[in-house]
Amino acid sequence: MTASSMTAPRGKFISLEGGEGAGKSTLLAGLRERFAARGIDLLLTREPGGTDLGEAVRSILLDPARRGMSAESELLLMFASRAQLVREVIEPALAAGRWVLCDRYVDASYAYQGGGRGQPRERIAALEAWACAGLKPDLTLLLDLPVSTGRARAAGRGEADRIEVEADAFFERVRATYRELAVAEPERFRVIDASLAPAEVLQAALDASAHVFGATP
Ligand SMILES: Nc1ncnc2c1ncn2[C@@H]1O[C@H](COP(=O)(O)OP(=O)(O)O)[C@@H](O)[C@H]1O
Ligand SMILES: Cc1cn([C@H]2C[C@H](O)[C@@H](COP(=O)(O)OP(=O)(O)O)O2)c(=O)[nH]c1=O
Repeated sequence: MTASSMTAPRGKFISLEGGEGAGKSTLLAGLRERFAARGIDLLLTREPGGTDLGEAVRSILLDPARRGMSAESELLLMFASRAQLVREVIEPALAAGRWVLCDRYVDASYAYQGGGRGQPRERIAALEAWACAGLKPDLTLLLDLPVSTGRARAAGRGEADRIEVEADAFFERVRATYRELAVAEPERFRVIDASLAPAEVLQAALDASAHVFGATP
């Protein structure tokens, strides 16, 4: 361990959540620029994915040809990717004092595999306790948007992946579950109206991080 890593204060962990086409990638790019301008050493990553193993798992999870994947297999694969990401990328970065901004994290499993697929919440909580080793985001930004608006925004992106082909009712359950999670943990979550213009969404995210971390990047 170097002298600087021994003395660096632990970094902050921010996750971005929301339905399809909510504007996570757009917000991520805006935050990256603003954090860099403030000299914050930020690591960007995503789920499923973010490691060699995780990206391989992601391609299996999103492959539209794998229509026969069971809800149980899907849940376990999401957590296989996450267990690797936490250990290989997120924890070491935070320990070295870097900030981590992750495009989705464990809340997505409660929303999609829990709300969307009907997997029991206790089962997901048990996997979280095991795979995430107690790692929770310091701040979770939830981009909330009506399902129809998100789908219209995402429509131009080419072939839908294995999850995007689900019916509107699936994404309504995902949205409702995200909102329940936010109500249950108001200290960690900030809900942002994702129907606002991109600049307003970015400002809301910056205000949220200032509120939580005590500084506006
Ligand atoms: N606040 C916004 N208002 C209108 N359109 C947006 C907004 N944010 C993103 N978009 C557009 O919607 C589409 C999906 O946005 P993207 O950031 O890729 O979403 P996600 O990563 O959540 O799927 C893109 O074409 C993007 O330009
Ligand atoms: C992390 C995670 C993602 N997902 C899903 C959500 C997305 O449909 C897909 C890939 O995430 P993402 O790349 O964020 O997709 P998009 O940009 O289309 O919103 O994986 C889950 O179902 N469970 C999870 O735990």
